[in-house]
Amino acid sequence: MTTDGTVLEADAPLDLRLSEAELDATTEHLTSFLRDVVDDAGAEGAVLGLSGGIDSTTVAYLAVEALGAENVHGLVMPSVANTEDNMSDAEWVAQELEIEYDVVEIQPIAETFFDTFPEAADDRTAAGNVYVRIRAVLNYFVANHENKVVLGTGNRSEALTGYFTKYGDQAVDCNPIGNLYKQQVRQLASALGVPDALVTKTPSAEMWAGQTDEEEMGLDYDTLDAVLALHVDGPLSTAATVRHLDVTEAQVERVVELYEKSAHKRAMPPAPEPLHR
Ligand SMILES: Nc1ncnc2c1ncn2[C@@H]1O[C@H](COP(=O)(O)OP(=O)(O)OC[C@H]2O[C@@H]([n+]3cccc(C(=O)O)c3)[C@H](O)[C@@H]2O)[C@@H](O)[C@H]1O
Ligand SMILES: Nc1ncnc2c1ncn2[C@@H]1O[C@H](COP(=O)(O)OP(=O)(O)OP(=O)(O)O)[C@@H](O)[C@H]1O
Ligand SMILES: [Mg+2]
Repeated sequence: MTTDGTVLEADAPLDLRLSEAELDATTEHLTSFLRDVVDDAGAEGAVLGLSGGIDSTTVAYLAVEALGAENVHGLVMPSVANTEDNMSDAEWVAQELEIEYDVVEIQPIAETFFDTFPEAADDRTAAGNVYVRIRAVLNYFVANHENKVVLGTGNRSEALTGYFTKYGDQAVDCNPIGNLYKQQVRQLASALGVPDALVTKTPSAEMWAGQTDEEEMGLDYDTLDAVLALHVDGPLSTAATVRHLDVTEAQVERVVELYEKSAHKRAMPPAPEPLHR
């Protein structure tokens, strides 16, 4: 099956691209979703972290379309791992959309954590996750105070591979682009009018200097998305996926490994069955 439910012909090329009509329908669907989330929460708008990356930029554009600029609050939260270019792009997005935004330097906050466990501060993943979780705390600080919801920016490619920080960037109230593969987010961004320079930027969590998603995962997003769509979300076996796409068995196995190892991130924390009711 393909993402629209039709059966994939054995030799048909996989095309995750959305048509113009599908992009229009997607925008309508996601903005309506955002309005429902805010209304159902009895909230007065939404807050989100702005990184200058394509996921948060796309969600910011959608949120403004759905809720109005006056009801969206952006937080730009630099650490030493962020490039100036990304932080100035994040500010550009807020200014372009005419939303309220604050720049909150999180390095001093992170340093208090690092001082507590200096040995962990040298572990780049552990330390990087501290930045990510500090941003979650700040998002909720503002959301609580302003009666807003926190918007997630995770996409389907990240969700299925567990490429996010547990209770960090995943600690949100909703995920408007959570069912779009990364390449579809880029397409939607273009349709919403996001400048090409932001759409084509190399994706990075910026948990440490020089980090890139594709290098860390060991796969480029187009390959990852295709394997996810055909094999993890779709019906094709490993062998059929290898035949269908220009990928190796090892690449398919890598995607499956990321998916299986991250199952705990997509589930509620388990508790033992009750012994006595
Ligand atoms: N089987 C299991 N059952 C229950 N819990 C399990 C578990 N295995 C690990 N855990 C728990 O999960 C923790 C590890 O998960 P976590 O804390 O998330 O840490 P971890 O997955 O090691 O690191 C986060 C990953 O997401 C990437 N990331 C993060 C943030 C943003 C972005 C981005 O694209 O912008 C990417 C980051 O580059 C890194 O690769 C363990 O310390 C343990 O507490
Ligand atoms: N320095 C930052 N300031 C504010 N929010 C941030 C910052 N870094 C990350 N975030 C938040 O964490 C989210 C997850 O980061 P992620 O890198 O996956 O998305 P992105 O930067 O929007 O897009 P890309 O994956 O293409 O880099 C961001 O979308 C944003 O909401
Ligand atoms: Mg990023």
